[in-house]
Amino acid sequence: MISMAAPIDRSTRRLLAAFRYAFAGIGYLARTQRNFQIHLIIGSIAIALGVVLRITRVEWMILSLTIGMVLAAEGFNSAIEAVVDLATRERHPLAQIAKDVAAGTVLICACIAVVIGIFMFGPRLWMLWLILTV
Ligand SMILES: Nc1ncnc2c1ncn2[C@@H]1O[C@H](COP(=O)(O)OP(=O)(O)OP(=O)(O)O)[C@@H](O)[C@H]1O
Repeated sequence: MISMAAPIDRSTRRLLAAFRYAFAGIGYLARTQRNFQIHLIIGSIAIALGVVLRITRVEWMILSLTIGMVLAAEGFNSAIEAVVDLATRERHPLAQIAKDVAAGTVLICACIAVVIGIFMFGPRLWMLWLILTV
């Protein structure tokens, strides 16, 4: 039988392969990186809270950026850890700096995410608490 599907040109194949590699990277993070999994769960809880508490469109944009920022930082952290481990298994001050700085960057992003979460959900949760308990 003759296939009617249009042949995929080289640049499209390369683009599709790039997406495949990128999704493989996300899959690796989700399967193997415990901190990434924790951030995914927290992000999902924040999204569920956003739905339940009916946050505004601007707040959805801020929440998306916040979750994306933390997940991206965690991804870069894992990538840096892998490159450092590839470069050396010996203890080295520069390897330590690379890993500590990468981990510190994730911590900064996570702290900012907590502050944003408190400002976004805190007043609503407090109101809800008052309504349910008073
Ligand atoms: N090659 C090394 N040389 C010097 N210090 C290192 C080296 N590898 C790791 N360390 C130190 O140990 C810490 C933990 O490193 P490790 O590779 O175990 O990452 P981790 O933060 O535990 O991440 P994960 O749990 O995802 O593996 C680093 O932050 C760094 O201070």
